Amino acid sequence: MSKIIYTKTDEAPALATRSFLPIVKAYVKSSGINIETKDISLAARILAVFPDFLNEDQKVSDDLAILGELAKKPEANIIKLPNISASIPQLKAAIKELQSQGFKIPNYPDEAENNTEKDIKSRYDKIKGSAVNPVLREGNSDRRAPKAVKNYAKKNPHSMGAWSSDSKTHVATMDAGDFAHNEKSVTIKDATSIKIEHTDSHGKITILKDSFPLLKGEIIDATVMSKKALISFFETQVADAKAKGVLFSLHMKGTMMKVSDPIIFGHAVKVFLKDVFAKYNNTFNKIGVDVNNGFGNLVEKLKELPEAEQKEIQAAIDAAFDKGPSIAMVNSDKGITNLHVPSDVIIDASMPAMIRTSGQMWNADGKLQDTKAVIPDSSYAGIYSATIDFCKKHGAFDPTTMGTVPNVGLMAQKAEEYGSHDKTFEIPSNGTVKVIDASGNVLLQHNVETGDIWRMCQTKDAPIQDWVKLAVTRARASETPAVFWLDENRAHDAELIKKINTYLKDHDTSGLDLRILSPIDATIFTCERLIKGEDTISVSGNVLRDYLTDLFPILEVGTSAKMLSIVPLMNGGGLFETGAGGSAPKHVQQLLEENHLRWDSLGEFLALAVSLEHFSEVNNNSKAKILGETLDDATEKLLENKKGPSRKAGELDNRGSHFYLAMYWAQELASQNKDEALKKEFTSIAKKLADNESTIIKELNDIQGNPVSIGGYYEPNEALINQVMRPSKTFNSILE
Ligand SMILES: NC(=O)C1=CN([C@@H]2O[C@H](COP(=O)(O)OP(=O)(O)OC[C@H]3O[C@@H](n4cnc5c(N)ncnc54)[C@H](OP(=O)(O)O)[C@@H]3O)[C@@H](O)[C@H]2O)C=CC1
Ligand SMILES: O=C(O)CCC(=O)C(=O)O
Ligand SMILES: [Mg+2]
Repeated sequence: MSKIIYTKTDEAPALATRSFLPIVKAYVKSSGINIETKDISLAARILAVFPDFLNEDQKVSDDLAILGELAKKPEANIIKLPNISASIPQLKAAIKELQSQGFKIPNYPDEAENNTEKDIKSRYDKIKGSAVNPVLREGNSDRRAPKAVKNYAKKNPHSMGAWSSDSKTHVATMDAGDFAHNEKSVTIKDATSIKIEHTDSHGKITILKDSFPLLKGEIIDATVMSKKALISFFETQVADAKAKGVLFSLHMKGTMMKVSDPIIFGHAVKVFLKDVFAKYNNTFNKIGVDVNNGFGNLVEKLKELPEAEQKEIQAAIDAAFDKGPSIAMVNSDKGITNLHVPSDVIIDASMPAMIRTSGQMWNADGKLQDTKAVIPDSSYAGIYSATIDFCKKHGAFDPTTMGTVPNVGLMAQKAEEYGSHDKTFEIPSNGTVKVIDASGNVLLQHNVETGDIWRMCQTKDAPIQDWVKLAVTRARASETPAVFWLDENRAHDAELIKKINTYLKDHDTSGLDLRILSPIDATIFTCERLIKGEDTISVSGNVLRDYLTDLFPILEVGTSAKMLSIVPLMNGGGLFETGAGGSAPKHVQQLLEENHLRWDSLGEFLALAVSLEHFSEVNNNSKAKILGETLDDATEKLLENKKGPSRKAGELDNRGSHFYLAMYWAQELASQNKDEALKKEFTSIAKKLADNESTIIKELNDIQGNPVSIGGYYEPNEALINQVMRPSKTFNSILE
C-alpha cells in the first residue's frame, strides 16, 4: 500500500510529534492512507551504525539510509521534521546518555590512534553535523509563507525592535584571503574523474581525496581560507569591538559546514583568549583541549587539572575576558557566551533574531547592546550588512505592511558549499593543492600555507536545470518578480550565470520579470520593494537558500516555523519539510522545567496538507485530497482564532493547539459535501470534540507549571514522553 513517511526526529519537534501524530493517524485511517514512521533522531542514527556493539534486542535499522534511497524513487512522500545537526558537544552528550541507558556504544575518539579508533571515529563523523538533510534533499527547495500566515501576521504583528540611525551594530567580514576572494571555478565539459592532491615545499605529494567521478556539465569550484589572514582579521575585530564599545559576536554555520566552520570557530576562541593560550598552550595540549568545539571544551577539560592549576588558569581566563571586548551571551544567567558551543549560535537563525531585536544581543548583565557581528568569510556576509544598513536608514520593517520574499533554492544532490565537507581539508604544510582530472590536467590550483582551510564544491547540472525550471514555474504561478542572487564577479556564480542564461531559453519567460543581481544589490532591491508592500522571489544557491528562508520569514511573520517548505524531488516524489527552522532546544528546556511546550507545529500542518494533496494525485485517492484541503482550512481557522501556542506556562501550548487543529479539521470534514463517508465519520467526532472542549483544555492546561521527566533528552522513554505529550484522557479516548 502507498504510504506517507513521517520522520521521528529530536528535541521540540519530536515532542510535538508524540502529540500530533496520533491525531493524524486517527484521521487518515479510514481513507486508505498508511502512515509509517522512520526514526532519524540523533540517537537512532548513532545506534544504527554500531550494531556490532549492541545486544540483539538493541539493534535498530538504518532508517536514514532507507529514506535516502526512497527519496530517489517516484513513490517517495516524506514529511521531514527538523532534526539535530550535532556539534561534537551534542554528539558526546548523546553518546553518554545512550551509554547510561545500557547501550554499549564506544566513546567518540578525539584523536584516533589505531585502526579500531579510526573506524569508530569515521562512523561518528558521518553522523556529525548536518547529516540528514543533504541525504534526503534529492530536489530543490520551494519555501514561502502561505497567504493565510502572511495575512495573520499583518493583522497580528509580532514584536519588532526599533532601529535607530545611530546604532553601532555592524557586520565585520574579511576583505582578502577568505573563501570569497580566493575562489576559482570551472564547468566540466565531459564526464571524468578527479583527485585532490597536496604537494609540499619538497615536492612530496599527498592524496587528499582519491579519484571520484564528475558528471558532464558539473560546475566545480575550489577556494582557500588563509589562516594568517583569518587570525589577523579576528585580532583586528576583537580590538575594534573593544574600541567601539560593542559586543563581539561570531556567527557561523558549524552544523552544515561541519569541517571548515569548527576550525574557524576555534581560531576565534584562541584569538579572543590569546594571552591564555600563549601561556598555557602546553598544558592545554596535554589535557587535549580542542576549542574547535568551543570555549566550553576548555572549561570542561580544565576540570581534569589539579585544583590549584585550575584556579590559576581560570584567573587568566577571567583577566582575558576583562581585558577584551564584552561578548554576546547565549545565556547570561548561566554565563554561556557566544563562543561556548558552536551549535548555540547558528547564523541563519542568529542574524535575523538580532536584526529583529534592533540589532542588539544580550550582554553579560542580561541587557541588550549593539553588536559587532563577525562573519569571517565575505561570500554572503554582505546580505546582512545591507539589511542592517537598510534598517538604520529606514527603521525596522513593519510586519503589518511589508511584502513577502519566497525562495527557490538550489540544493539538490548536495549542491555547492553544503556538500563540500568531504572535500574540505585543514592544510598540513606549505605547498599547493591541485584538482587533477583523469587525463592529468590540473583543473584548479591554489598555493596554500599550513593551517589554511582548502575546500572544493560540486554543483551538478541536472539540479541546476531543475532549479531554473522551478524558479520560472514559481514566478509564473505567483506572478511575482524573481531575482537570481548571484554575483557575476564571483568565479562560481559566473559559471552558474552562463547556465542560467542557457536554461532560461528552455522555458516560456514572456511577461516575467527575471533578473540577476549580486547578493548585496538583490538585498537592497528586495528590501526597497518589501517596505512598499511588494513581493519578490529570491532564487538562490544553497547557502543563501538557508539564510534567506530564516531572514525574511523571521522579519515578516516572526518565525520561519510557519513556512511552507516543499522539496519537489527530482525523480517525482515529494519531500515536505515542516517549516524552515530548527529543533528549538530552548523549548525542551521549558517543557522540562514547567511542562509547557511553546513549539508551534504550524509548519507541520502545512506540510501534511501538501503531502496529502501529493498522495491524492499519485494514488488517485480523492479522500486524501479532501483531507488535505480541509486541513488547510482548519489551519486557517486556527490562525484566525489565535489558537497557536503561547510562550507562558498555564496557557494554551503545543498540545492544546493540536486539540484545536483536530477540532477544526473534524468540523471542516463534517461540513464538506464531497465525500459522504468522511462527512458521517467526522460529524460525530467534531461533536464529541466540541462538547468536551472545556474539559480537554482544562486537562491540558492544569498539568502545566511543574517540572516533568521524559527519561532522556536524546533518547527519551517512550512511555514517559507519550504520557507527557498526551495528558488529556478525554481527548485520547475520543481519538481512540
Ligand atoms: N531542518 C532542519 O533539520 C534544521 C535543523 N536545525 C537544527 O536545529 C537546532 C537548533 O538550531 P537553531 O539555529 O537554534 O534554530 P531553531 O530554529 O531551532 O531555533 C531558533 C528559535 O526560533 C524559534 N522557533 C523555531 N522553531 C519554532 C517553532 N516551531 N515554534 C516556535 N518557535 C520556533 C524559537 O524562538 P524562541 O526560543 O524565542 O521561542 C527558537 O529558539 C540545531 O541542532 C540545528 O542543527 C536547524 C535548522 C534547520
Ligand atoms: O541541516 C541543517 O543542519 C540545517 C538546515 C537548515 O538550516 C535549512 O535547511 O534551513
Ligand atoms: Mg536554515
